[in-house]
Amino acid sequence: DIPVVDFDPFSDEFLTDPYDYHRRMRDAGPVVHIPKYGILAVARHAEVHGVLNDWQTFISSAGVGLANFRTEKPFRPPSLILEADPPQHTRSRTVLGRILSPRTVQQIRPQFQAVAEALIDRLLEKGTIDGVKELGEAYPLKVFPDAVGLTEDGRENLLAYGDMVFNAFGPRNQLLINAAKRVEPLTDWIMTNCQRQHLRPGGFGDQIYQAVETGELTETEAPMLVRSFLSAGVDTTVNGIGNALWCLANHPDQWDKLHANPALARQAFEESLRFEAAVQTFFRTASRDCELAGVPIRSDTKMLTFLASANRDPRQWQDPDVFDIERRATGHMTFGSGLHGCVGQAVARLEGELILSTLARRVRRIEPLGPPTRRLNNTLRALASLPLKLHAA
Ligand code: HEM
Ligand SMILES: O=C(O)c1ccc(C2CC2)cc1
Repeated sequence: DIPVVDFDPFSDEFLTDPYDYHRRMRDAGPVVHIPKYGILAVARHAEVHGVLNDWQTFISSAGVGLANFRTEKPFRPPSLILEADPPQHTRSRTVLGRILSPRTVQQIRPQFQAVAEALIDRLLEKGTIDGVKELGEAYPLKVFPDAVGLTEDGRENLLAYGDMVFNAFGPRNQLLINAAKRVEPLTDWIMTNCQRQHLRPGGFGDQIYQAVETGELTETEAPMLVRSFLSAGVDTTVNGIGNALWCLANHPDQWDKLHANPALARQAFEESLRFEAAVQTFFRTASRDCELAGVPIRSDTKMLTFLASANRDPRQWQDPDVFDIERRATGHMTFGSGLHGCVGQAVARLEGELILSTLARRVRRIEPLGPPTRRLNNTLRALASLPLKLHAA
């Protein structure tokens, strides 16, 4: 029967350093049982890809966290895109996909570039910085809410809100309890800022309301989809950029390659997404009795997909534990895959590319100034601080 790997994938110990546990699961079999939560898990690239691409068998509408929406009250009203299946998902995805299109990305590139250059020039003056607070957080908190059309004041609330959203995909452990307490006073601020009158005309948020005028969305669906942008669009890129800085500071030979050829920035960001995935896991729920890799699965079983483990599966990658910015890293699972694959990935890649290419041109060396501190989260791989010294080129 199904191999058992008995550990807690939401413990501080696992979240601090998951990689040996990933290896244990991959070696145990294509599908493993984690008794602590009564769930099944997939940690190899083939099965993670397989589960995420079979959206009829492994559905999202019962929740993409541990909680099964069929048997317990969701933490907040379910997302109309992430926690939805077709046909509801299709309408939401069509609208958000059009707003976050490659054409939109070309339009926002000059503004995102200008902010990256101004920010990095300021940080170079300082020399010694916290790569998380002053770069990883500061940049997405400026460019993305601007693009959505949010007012300036209160934006830091998006960090605490995202931290709660990603903790809520896990069990009600201490991480989630603390995050929920911190976010309580902010929930009104979030929902208020999803209303059309608080969104700049023409911004991403307002464009969602324009879809109400065309009849693609209802009045009540629009603020919920703005909430999706605010939930997914900041904490993810904050840690995508933070983890990329950490990878490059820890691999000076890779930094030297990037500094010598800033055009490698896009590839370097992609490799850091693979190597140190900002989003580590997601759940699905079996919609019927089925089978995966010859393993029988009962309907209503929660399936945990270890995206970060698939990214380091030697069955898929050559030297997976080597950070190599010249590798073709596409095919990683950090943006998910299939029907729910990240609808914001073009914006995420733009932010990562612009930060890394601007740094590559202006900075000769990124010197780690002491150990980073980690911010544990049930789903995100995140640093709380990253002391760095930027040496000007
Ligand atoms: C490095 C940055 C990012 C990472 C690692 C990331 C990761 C992911 C992943 C893994 C999924 C799939 C979830 C699932 O399969 O259940 C996803 C979906 C999604 N992402 Fe991203 N994301 C990032 C940035 C963004 C940005 C900037 C936005 C902008 C709004 C965004 C919006 C969304 C939305 C709305 C979904 C749901 C799509 C659907 O269910 O069809 N993400 N993202
Ligand atoms: O629709 C949402 O609220 C939503 C929340 C979190 C995400 C994660 C995967 C990036 C995506 C969507």
